Amino acid sequence: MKVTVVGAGNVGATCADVLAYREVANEIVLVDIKEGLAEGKSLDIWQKAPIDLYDSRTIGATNDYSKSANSDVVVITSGLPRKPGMSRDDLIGTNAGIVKSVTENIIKYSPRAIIIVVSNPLDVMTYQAHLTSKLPRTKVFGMAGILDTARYRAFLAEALNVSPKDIQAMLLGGHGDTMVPLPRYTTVAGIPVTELIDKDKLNAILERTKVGGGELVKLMGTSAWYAPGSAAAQMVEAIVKDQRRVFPVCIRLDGEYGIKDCYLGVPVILGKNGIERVIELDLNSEERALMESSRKAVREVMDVLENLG
Ligand SMILES: NC(=O)c1ccc[n+]([C@@H]2O[C@H](COP(=O)([O-])OP(=O)(O)OC[C@H]3O[C@@H](n4cnc5c(N)ncnc54)[C@H](O)[C@@H]3O)[C@@H](O)[C@H]2O)c1
Ligand SMILES: O=C(O)C[C@H](O)C(=O)O
Repeated sequence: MKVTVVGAGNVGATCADVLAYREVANEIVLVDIKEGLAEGKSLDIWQKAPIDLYDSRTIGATNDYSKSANSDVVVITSGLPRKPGMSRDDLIGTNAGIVKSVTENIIKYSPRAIIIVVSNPLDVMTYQAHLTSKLPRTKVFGMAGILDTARYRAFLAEALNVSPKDIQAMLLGGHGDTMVPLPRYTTVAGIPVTELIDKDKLNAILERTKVGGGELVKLMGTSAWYAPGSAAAQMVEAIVKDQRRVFPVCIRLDGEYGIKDCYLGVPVILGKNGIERVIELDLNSEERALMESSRKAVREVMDVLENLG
């Protein structure tokens, strides 16, 4: 199996490192526009192999997509991260052009690859990758839901003083402040979370989750990478190993949840063909209203992209 990660910055290099360490693919190619960066980081990851005991081969390339030829899965992390005071949507002007040119190169050399988009604004950059690649929605989709639910699960684990391994959760909607956490579908080893935590504490955790990315941007001056890189690698693993994992993933909705032509996070089954199935939950009226606000927010930015031409 061959996996390419475009963008050898914080998220891309972390993703490649996790893929190598977990031996998800035997060949992992890192591509970046910055001279020497991808070569250097892939060499560094390869030199860690004798210490951490893996044999996935990592290869770097400066803007040379021939090295990525015939990849099974490609992860796009290239693009600017936000700085304090910015929203993810503020990145659209620069990142749309980057994601477009990167997707053209990917498709040229790996026409059958499954593409996972990470660059922000996530939902709309996934749309951009679809517009450029013309791949069906089952083959081009975005990573955000695993990260957002991981934040929610981590906050809950801390509040309840239990292992994060035992927290299961689902979250819908766009990767922005209008994301839709679902306490109704949150359990601690099968126990409904609402039986273990009071309403006010749970609400505070939900609000913190919605702005979880911004919390890290404020702390670090740039956005997060360990959890995002691992989350993208987990999606690659589900595809490469045909695990049929159930994850929230950003996909174009074609009528599910009563929504059409909009990229939003929903639960899907991820396997060797990419998205094997979209799972439709029976939302209550409050959840449906939150989903509608999320749809509106993402649709506005999709319109901005369409007007960029
Ligand atoms: N979806 C999510 O949940 C999520 C999470 C974290 C970060 N992100 C997004 O991922 C992106 C990357 O974040 P980061 O922290 O790794 O940033 P970074 O600045 O560390 O890395 C980005 C890399 O992209 C490269 N690049 C720029 N233009 C390129 C091009 N045309 N071709 C190839 N490479 C190019 C840069 O040289 C840089 O090395 C940002 O847009 C960020 O907002 C998304
Ligand atoms: O917050 C950001 O800008 C990056 C990413 O979308 C995140 O949620 O960490």
